[in-house]
Amino acid sequence: MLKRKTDRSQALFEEARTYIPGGVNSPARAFQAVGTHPRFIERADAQFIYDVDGNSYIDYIGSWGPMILGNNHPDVLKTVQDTIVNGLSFGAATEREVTMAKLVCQMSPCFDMVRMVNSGTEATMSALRAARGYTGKSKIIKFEGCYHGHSDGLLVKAGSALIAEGGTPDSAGVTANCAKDTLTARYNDLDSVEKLFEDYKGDIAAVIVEPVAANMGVVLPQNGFLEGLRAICDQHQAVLIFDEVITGFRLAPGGAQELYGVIPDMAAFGKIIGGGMPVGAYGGRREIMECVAPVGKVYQAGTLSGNPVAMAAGIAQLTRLKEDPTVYQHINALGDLLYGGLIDIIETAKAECTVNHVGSLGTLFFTGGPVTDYDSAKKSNLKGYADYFLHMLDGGHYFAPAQFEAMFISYAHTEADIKSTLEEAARFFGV
Ligand SMILES: Cc1ncc(COP(=O)(O)O)c(C=O)c1O
Ligand SMILES: N[C@H](C=O)CCC(=O)O
Repeated sequence: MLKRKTDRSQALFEEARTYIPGGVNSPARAFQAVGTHPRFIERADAQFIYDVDGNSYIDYIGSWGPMILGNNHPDVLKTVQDTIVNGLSFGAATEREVTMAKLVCQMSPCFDMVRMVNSGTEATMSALRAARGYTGKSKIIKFEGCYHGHSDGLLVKAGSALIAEGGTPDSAGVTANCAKDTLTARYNDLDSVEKLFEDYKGDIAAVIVEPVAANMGVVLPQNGFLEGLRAICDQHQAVLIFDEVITGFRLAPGGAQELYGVIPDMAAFGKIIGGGMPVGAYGGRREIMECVAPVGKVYQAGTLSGNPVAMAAGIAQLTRLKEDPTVYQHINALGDLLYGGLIDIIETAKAECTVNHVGSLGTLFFTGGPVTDYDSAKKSNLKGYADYFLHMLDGGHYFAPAQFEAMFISYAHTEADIKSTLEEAARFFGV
C-alpha cells in the first residue's frame, strides 16, 4: 500500500490515454513494467523532481541522462533564456554550430568532423547510413539487448522499453526486408561476431555497439571485448561505431572511448550533448564524414538540426564538462558510494541480486548474476524489481521504472541524498 497521494497524476494518466497511445510520448515512461501509473511531472530542480500532486523525489533518471549537471542548471538555463529572445529557429547556418562542432571534435577522441541532428535515433541511423555509403557494403551487426533508437533497421533484438515494458525485442511494422541487413551478436561474445563476419564475408559495413550497454540494464564490456571489436573491424574493413548516447560525456569528457582507450571510427551522441534540449550528433573520421551530403553522396538532413537554442544549451553544458574535472570526480565518487552501498546491502540481506556499475551509471538486477549479456539480464525477477521500485518511489526516490534501464547520478546529488537512498533500500531488503 503506497503512502503518497498521486490522484492528480492518476487522473491525468486516464485522460492522456484517450489521446496518446498508452498515455505517454515514449513507452519507457509508461510505468507499465512496475504496475503503476506514471507520475506526471511539474518541474525539476537540481537533484529533485516534483510531480503534480506536490510530491518531491530524489531524481535518479535525470531525463534519462542529459541532466548530468543537475536539473535546471543555472548556466544552461541562463544561456537558453539569453538565446531565445533572438529567435527560436532560423533553418540557416549559425556561429554557434561552429562552436559546438569544434567543442565536440575536441572532446570526442574519434571525431574529425560532426553533423548535428535532433535525437539519438537520428544519430545512429545516420551514422550507419554514412558507414554503408563509405564502405559500399549493406549489412550491419548490432548486439542483442542493445538499443540504438527506433529506426526500422535497429529495432531488431533491441533493448530499452521494447523489453522493459513487457514487449518483444523486435517491433511490429518493421518489414523483414528492412531487418534482413541487421545481424545480431551476443554482447561480450567476440566469437559470435567473428562467426557473422565469416558467414557474411565482405558484406558487413559496420558494427554498432553501446560501449557500456545501458538498455538491458547496465552491462559492462568485459576485458578485451571493445579491443576485440576494434581488431575484427580493422581486419574486415568494417566501420566500428560506438553508440555513446548514454555513455558520451558521462563516463569521461571523451566518453567510453576515453575511459576504455578504444577509439572507434564513428560515434553517435544524444541527450547530454543538448543539455536537455532535443539534440543528437554523429561523427567520426574525416574520410567517412566527407561521404555525407552536400560534400558526398550520403544524404542526411534536418530542418531544425543545429537549432540555436539547443546549441546554446549544449555548449553551456559541454563547456562545463570539458573545463571542470570536479564534475566527474563528484559523480564518480557518488557512484562508488551508491553502488558500493547497494552491494553491501544485498550481501548482508543475502538477496539474489547483482549490481553492475561504472562511474555514475548503474543497475541493480534482481538476479544472482553475473549479468554479462541479454540472456543473463533476462533472468532477472521482474516482480522483485517492481516491488523494489515502488518501495523506493513511495519513499521519495525516482528510479527507472523498469529493470532493463540505468540509474543516473548528477553533479547536483549529494552524499546525504545517497545515504538517504541507501537507508531506504536497506529498509526494503530488511537489513
Ligand atoms: C544507447 C542509446 N542509443 C540511442 C538512443 C535513442 O535516443 P533518442 O531517444 O534520443 O532517440 C537511446 C535512448 O533513447 C540510447 O540509450
Ligand atoms: N532507454 C531509453 C534511453 O536511454 C529510455 C528513454 C526513452 O526511450 O524514452
